[in-house]
Amino acid sequence: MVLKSFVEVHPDSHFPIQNLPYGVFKAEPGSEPRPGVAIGDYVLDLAVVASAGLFDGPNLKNSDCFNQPNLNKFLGLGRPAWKEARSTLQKLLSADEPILRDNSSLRQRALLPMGKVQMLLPIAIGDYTDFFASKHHAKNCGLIFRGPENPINPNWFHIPIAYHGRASSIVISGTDIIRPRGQGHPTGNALPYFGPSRKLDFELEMAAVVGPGNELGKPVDVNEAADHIFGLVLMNDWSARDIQAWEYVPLGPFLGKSFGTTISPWIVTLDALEPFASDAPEQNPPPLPYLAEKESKNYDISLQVSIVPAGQKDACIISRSNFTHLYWTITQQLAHHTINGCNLRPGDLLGTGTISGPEPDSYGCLLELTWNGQKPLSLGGTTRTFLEDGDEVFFTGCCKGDGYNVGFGRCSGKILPSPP
Ligand SMILES: O=C(O)/C=C/C(=O)CC(=O)CC(=O)O
Ligand SMILES: [Ca+2]
Ligand SMILES: [Mg+2]
Repeated sequence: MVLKSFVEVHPDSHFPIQNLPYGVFKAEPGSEPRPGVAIGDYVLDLAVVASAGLFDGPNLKNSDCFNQPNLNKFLGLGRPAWKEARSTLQKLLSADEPILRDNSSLRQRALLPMGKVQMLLPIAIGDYTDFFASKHHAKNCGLIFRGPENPINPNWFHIPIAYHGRASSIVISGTDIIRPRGQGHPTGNALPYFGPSRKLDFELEMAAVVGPGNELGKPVDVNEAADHIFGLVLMNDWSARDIQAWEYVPLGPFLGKSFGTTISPWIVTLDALEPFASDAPEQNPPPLPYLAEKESKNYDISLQVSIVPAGQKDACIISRSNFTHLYWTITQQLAHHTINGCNLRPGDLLGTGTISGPEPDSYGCLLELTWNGQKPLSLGGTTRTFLEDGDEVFFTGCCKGDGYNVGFGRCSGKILPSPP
């Protein structure tokens, strides 16, 4: 028997009772932001649930973690509190549980139509790191940026490569992205140009939201790393390829990626994703012992990228990929991040890196899909090499269960012109 809620949930919905992802919303423009959980087309207000005394387990009974403008405090409580919240909420929302179902005044206060609320960044993000964990993406970028000699640098097979990103410019889905200006890569002997980026791109990624984190100087064991990951969001690491190609030698991405990064509003927990876990790819050469996991997991999450070209109404799907294409797992990424003693804190964000698959229609960015602009894509009667002003890009992610989905909703952004 599939678990069912008394809240009506369409079979195609991303948010049945099996999911229960966490976000932060404002009920009205002037009201305080507060945490909620998605159920069908509704948001369950967790501050209302808490003040009704319905979180009655040992971890959450006297906690004010849901009377907060973000989820950081709840994330810091760790897996026992997360499990308790999930089982309390699954019971509260289930079809045969009368407490909320049969109390119309409480129901009206607690369940708000999703279409009427404004979603906000669910976490205060102190630090953001972006990994480079798809072998297909690493290879394609190597071929395009560095040539066929050694497309994947040998270190890539031994360490989860990453760069430190910029947390201040992470925005919630639906926020417009202003085309960055900067120095573009010169061709031949020319000088670099300055102006609006001519090679604006998206990157299809997901990101892990860090839970309790670790003390400075005390690394997290790879086999305990899952207890430090609350859940996943969709992420678009917008990238200006002309700025990036010129600036990245020798220190890596800087202004080519720090002008904006978009995340989806709902954090899907690892507990909700567990039924979709699959074995991660075999790693050859085997990783060093500190990265060797007893169990090495990915999740079967179908990912799609669509573009609504400027001035058009209809979306064109331009890529279909899957989270299972990651070579380095999110737990290896987290353990590696802390191995030198670096501390992670609740709400930190670890991007997976662009999730490209092996087939050209599963590549996760335009750099790969158009091979650095050499092969334009046709969409909706027009073509694209890189993004144009007015283009909207959106990602979706979804796991298909038996009679239900566990989905991420959308991660979208529209390109606005550079300032004059
Ligand atoms: O190979 C390079 O020089 C650069 C690669 C990227 O731009 C990708 C990056 O941000 C990491 C990732 O998304 O996988
Ligand atoms: Ca990236
Ligand atoms: Mg970025």
